[in-house]
Amino acid sequence: MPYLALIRHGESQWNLENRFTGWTDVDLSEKGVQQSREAGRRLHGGGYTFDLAFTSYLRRAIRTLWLVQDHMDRMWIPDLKDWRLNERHYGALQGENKAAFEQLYGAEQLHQWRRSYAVRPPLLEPDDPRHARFEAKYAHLDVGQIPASESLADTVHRVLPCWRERIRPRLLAGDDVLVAAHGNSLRGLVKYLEGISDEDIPHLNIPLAVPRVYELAEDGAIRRRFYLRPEGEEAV
Ligand SMILES: O=C(O)[C@H](O)COP(=O)(O)O
Repeated sequence: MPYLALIRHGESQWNLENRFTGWTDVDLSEKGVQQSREAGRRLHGGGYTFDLAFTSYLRRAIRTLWLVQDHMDRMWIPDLKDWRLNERHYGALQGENKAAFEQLYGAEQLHQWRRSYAVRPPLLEPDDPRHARFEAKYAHLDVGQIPASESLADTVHRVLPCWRERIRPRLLAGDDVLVAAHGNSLRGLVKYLEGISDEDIPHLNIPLAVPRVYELAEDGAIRRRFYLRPEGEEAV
Protein backbone atom coordinates (compact mmCIF):
# COMPACT_ATOMS: atom_id res chain seq x y z
CA MET A 1 0.00 0.00 0.00
CA PRO A 2 1.74 3.22 -1.12
CA TYR A 3 1.89 6.25 1.12
CA LEU A 4 2.12 9.95 0.52
CA ALA A 5 3.49 12.43 3.04
CA LEU A 6 2.97 16.17 2.69
CA ILE A 7 5.22 18.45 4.69
CA ARG A 8 5.09 22.22 4.96
CA HIS A 9 8.55 23.78 5.30
CA GLY A 10 9.95 24.63 8.73
CA GLU A 11 9.74 28.18 10.10
CA SER A 12 11.21 30.68 7.64
CA GLN A 13 12.87 33.97 8.47
CA TRP A 14 9.72 35.81 7.34
CA ASN A 15 7.42 33.51 9.32
CA LEU A 16 9.51 34.63 12.27
CA GLU A 17 9.18 38.29 11.27
CA ASN A 18 5.44 37.85 10.54
CA ARG A 19 5.76 39.05 6.93
CA PHE A 20 3.75 37.98 3.87
CA THR A 21 6.11 35.76 1.90
CA GLY A 22 4.46 34.09 -1.10
CA TRP A 23 7.04 33.69 -3.88
CA THR A 24 9.77 35.61 -2.03
CA ASP A 25 12.65 33.19 -1.70
CA VAL A 26 13.54 33.47 1.98
CA ASP A 27 15.41 30.76 3.86
CA LEU A 28 14.61 28.82 7.01
CA SER A 29 15.24 30.36 10.42
CA GLU A 30 17.40 28.40 12.86
CA LYS A 31 14.18 27.11 14.44
CA GLY A 32 12.97 26.02 10.99
CA VAL A 33 16.18 24.05 10.49
CA GLN A 34 15.64 22.29 13.84
CA GLN A 35 11.97 21.59 13.02
CA SER A 36 12.93 20.06 9.67
CA ARG A 37 15.59 17.86 11.25
CA GLU A 38 13.06 16.71 13.84
CA ALA A 39 10.52 15.86 11.10
CA GLY A 40 13.18 13.78 9.32
CA ARG A 41 14.04 11.94 12.52
CA ARG A 42 10.34 11.24 13.18
CA LEU A 43 9.75 9.89 9.67
CA HIS A 44 12.88 7.75 9.98
CA GLY A 45 11.79 6.52 13.43
CA GLY A 46 8.35 5.66 12.00
CA GLY A 47 9.95 3.40 9.41
CA TYR A 48 9.03 5.51 6.37
CA THR A 49 11.24 5.11 3.30
CA PHE A 50 10.34 7.29 0.36
CA ASP A 51 11.17 6.37 -3.22
CA LEU A 52 11.15 9.96 -4.45
CA ALA A 53 10.28 13.47 -3.38
CA PHE A 54 8.78 16.59 -4.93
CA THR A 55 9.33 20.17 -3.90
CA SER A 56 8.88 23.74 -5.12
CA TYR A 57 11.39 26.24 -6.54
CA LEU A 58 11.63 28.00 -3.17
CA ARG A 59 14.57 27.40 -0.83
CA ARG A 60 12.58 27.12 2.40
CA ALA A 61 10.82 24.03 1.03
CA ILE A 62 13.91 22.69 -0.74
CA ARG A 63 16.05 23.02 2.40
CA THR A 64 13.34 21.41 4.53
CA LEU A 65 13.30 18.49 2.12
CA TRP A 66 17.10 18.15 2.17
CA LEU A 67 17.17 18.18 5.99
CA VAL A 68 14.39 15.59 6.13
CA GLN A 69 16.16 13.39 3.58
CA ASP A 70 19.44 13.74 5.48
CA HIS A 71 17.88 12.62 8.76
CA MET A 72 16.16 9.73 7.00
CA ASP A 73 19.42 8.63 5.37
CA ARG A 74 17.58 9.15 2.08
CA MET A 75 19.58 11.91 0.37
CA TRP A 76 20.06 9.69 -2.65
CA ILE A 77 16.41 9.50 -3.73
CA PRO A 78 15.36 11.72 -6.66
CA ASP A 79 13.99 15.09 -5.53
CA LEU A 80 12.02 16.63 -8.33
CA LYS A 81 11.31 20.36 -8.36
CA ASP A 82 8.20 21.93 -9.83
CA TRP A 83 7.37 25.67 -9.69
CA ARG A 84 3.68 24.71 -9.50
CA LEU A 85 4.25 23.61 -5.89
CA ASN A 86 5.35 27.14 -4.95
CA GLU A 87 3.52 29.03 -2.23
CA ARG A 88 0.39 31.00 -3.19
CA HIS A 89 1.59 34.31 -4.69
CA TYR A 90 0.79 37.07 -2.21
CA GLY A 91 0.95 39.91 -4.79
CA ALA A 92 1.79 43.39 -3.53
CA LEU A 93 1.51 42.16 0.07
CA GLN A 94 4.81 40.28 -0.25
CA GLY A 95 7.32 41.64 2.25
CA GLU A 96 4.73 43.53 4.31
CA ASN A 97 4.20 42.86 8.00
CA LYS A 98 0.93 41.02 8.71
CA ALA A 99 0.27 42.76 12.04
CA ALA A 100 0.97 46.22 10.58
CA PHE A 101 -1.44 45.50 7.70
CA GLU A 102 -4.09 44.33 10.16
CA GLN A 103 -3.76 47.68 11.94
CA LEU A 104 -4.07 49.52 8.63
CA TYR A 105 -6.84 47.55 6.93
CA GLY A 106 -8.61 45.72 9.77
CA ALA A 107 -8.88 42.06 10.79
CA GLU A 108 -11.69 41.24 8.33
CA GLN A 109 -9.76 42.47 5.28
CA LEU A 110 -6.65 40.62 6.47
CA HIS A 111 -8.67 37.43 6.90
CA GLN A 112 -10.10 37.84 3.37
CA TRP A 113 -6.63 38.19 1.90
CA ARG A 114 -5.21 35.30 3.89
CA ARG A 115 -8.01 32.76 4.03
CA SER A 116 -10.87 33.41 1.59
CA TYR A 117 -10.90 30.92 -1.27
CA ALA A 118 -11.43 33.30 -4.17
CA VAL A 119 -10.06 36.73 -3.11
CA ARG A 120 -6.75 37.82 -4.66
CA PRO A 121 -4.46 40.19 -2.75
CA PRO A 122 -3.58 43.43 -4.62
CA LEU A 123 -1.54 42.79 -7.79
CA LEU A 124 2.18 43.29 -8.04
CA GLU A 125 2.90 45.81 -10.87
CA PRO A 126 4.81 44.30 -13.84
CA ASP A 127 7.78 46.66 -13.31
CA ASP A 128 7.93 46.01 -9.55
CA PRO A 129 11.43 44.66 -8.78
CA ARG A 130 9.75 41.97 -6.63
CA HIS A 131 8.06 40.53 -9.76
CA ALA A 132 9.07 36.91 -10.41
CA ARG A 133 9.52 37.60 -14.14
CA PHE A 134 12.93 39.09 -13.25
CA GLU A 135 14.10 35.82 -11.67
CA ALA A 136 16.23 33.34 -13.63
CA LYS A 137 14.40 30.34 -12.18
CA TYR A 138 11.16 31.31 -13.95
CA ALA A 139 12.78 32.28 -17.26
CA HIS A 140 11.47 29.11 -18.93
CA LEU A 141 7.84 30.09 -18.26
CA ASP A 142 5.60 32.16 -20.51
CA VAL A 143 5.10 35.59 -18.96
CA GLY A 144 1.37 34.79 -18.73
CA GLN A 145 2.09 31.83 -16.45
CA ILE A 146 3.88 33.97 -13.85
CA PRO A 147 1.35 35.28 -11.33
CA ALA A 148 1.22 38.84 -9.99
CA SER A 149 -1.13 37.71 -7.18
CA GLU A 150 -3.15 34.57 -6.52
CA SER A 151 -6.23 33.49 -4.61
CA LEU A 152 -6.22 30.01 -3.12
CA ALA A 153 -8.46 29.01 -6.06
CA ASP A 154 -5.76 30.17 -8.50
CA THR A 155 -3.19 28.19 -6.52
CA VAL A 156 -5.30 25.02 -6.71
CA HIS A 157 -5.60 25.59 -10.45
CA ARG A 158 -1.81 25.42 -10.91
CA VAL A 159 -1.03 22.77 -8.25
CA LEU A 160 -3.48 20.17 -9.56
CA PRO A 161 -1.86 19.67 -12.99
CA CYS A 162 1.42 18.94 -11.15
CA TRP A 163 -0.44 16.44 -8.95
CA ARG A 164 -2.12 14.76 -11.93
CA GLU A 165 0.86 14.76 -14.30
CA ARG A 166 3.77 14.02 -11.96
CA ILE A 167 2.86 12.96 -8.42
CA ARG A 168 -0.25 10.78 -8.68
CA PRO A 169 1.17 8.53 -11.45
CA ARG A 170 4.14 7.68 -9.22
CA LEU A 171 1.82 6.68 -6.35
CA LEU A 172 -0.27 4.58 -8.71
CA ALA A 173 2.94 2.88 -9.84
CA GLY A 174 3.49 1.88 -6.20
CA ASP A 175 6.10 4.46 -5.14
CA ASP A 176 6.05 6.09 -1.70
CA VAL A 177 6.19 9.85 -2.22
CA LEU A 178 7.18 12.82 -0.05
CA VAL A 179 6.07 16.35 -1.02
CA ALA A 180 7.73 19.33 0.69
CA ALA A 181 5.90 22.54 -0.08
CA HIS A 182 4.03 25.45 1.50
CA GLY A 183 1.10 26.38 3.73
CA ASN A 184 -1.21 27.39 0.90
CA SER A 185 -0.04 25.16 -1.95
CA LEU A 186 -0.56 22.22 0.42
CA ARG A 187 -3.93 23.57 1.63
CA GLY A 188 -4.96 23.59 -2.03
CA LEU A 189 -3.80 20.03 -2.57
CA VAL A 190 -5.40 18.77 0.66
CA LYS A 191 -8.65 20.53 -0.32
CA TYR A 192 -8.71 18.49 -3.52
CA LEU A 193 -7.55 15.18 -1.99
CA GLU A 194 -10.02 15.30 0.90
CA GLY A 195 -12.90 17.01 -0.90
CA ILE A 196 -12.98 20.00 1.51
CA SER A 197 -15.53 22.64 0.51
CA ASP A 198 -14.75 26.28 -0.37
CA GLU A 199 -16.57 27.28 2.84
CA ASP A 200 -14.56 24.94 5.08
CA ILE A 201 -11.09 25.44 3.62
CA PRO A 202 -10.41 28.71 5.56
CA HIS A 203 -10.40 26.59 8.75
CA LEU A 204 -7.60 24.30 7.60
CA ASN A 205 -4.15 25.44 8.74
CA ILE A 206 -1.25 23.15 8.02
CA PRO A 207 1.42 23.31 10.75
CA LEU A 208 5.09 23.93 10.00
CA ALA A 209 7.22 20.81 9.47
CA VAL A 210 4.66 18.23 10.66
CA PRO A 211 4.25 15.42 8.10
CA ARG A 212 0.64 14.82 7.04
CA VAL A 213 0.65 11.15 6.01
CA TYR A 214 -1.84 9.39 3.71
CA GLU A 215 -1.99 5.62 3.39
CA LEU A 216 -3.44 4.86 -0.01
CA ALA A 217 -5.13 1.93 -1.67
CA GLU A 218 -3.68 0.73 -4.95
CA ASP A 219 -6.27 2.78 -6.86
CA GLY A 220 -5.17 5.92 -4.98
CA ALA A 221 -8.15 6.05 -2.58
CA ILE A 222 -7.28 7.34 0.90
CA ARG A 223 -7.35 4.55 3.52
CA ARG A 224 -6.00 6.47 6.50
CA ARG A 225 -4.62 9.94 7.15
CA PHE A 226 -2.83 11.40 10.12
CA TYR A 227 -0.23 13.88 11.32
CA LEU A 228 3.08 12.45 12.47
CA ARG A 229 3.58 14.55 15.60
CA PRO A 230 6.32 14.24 18.26
CA GLU A 231 3.81 12.69 20.64
CA GLY A 232 2.66 10.11 18.05
CA GLU A 233 0.18 9.78 15.20
CA GLU A 234 -2.90 12.01 15.31
CA ALA A 235 -5.85 11.36 13.00
CA VAL A 236 -6.97 14.22 10.74
O1 LIG B 1 3.35 33.16 2.28
C1 LIG B 1 3.24 33.34 3.50
O2 LIG B 1 3.25 34.47 4.04
C2 LIG B 1 3.09 32.14 4.41
O3 LIG B 1 3.83 31.10 3.96
C3 LIG B 1 1.66 31.70 4.54
O4 LIG B 1 0.99 32.76 5.01
P1 LIG B 1 -0.55 32.79 5.45
O5 LIG B 1 -0.72 31.89 6.63
O6 LIG B 1 -0.74 34.25 5.78
O7 LIG B 1 -1.36 32.38 4.25
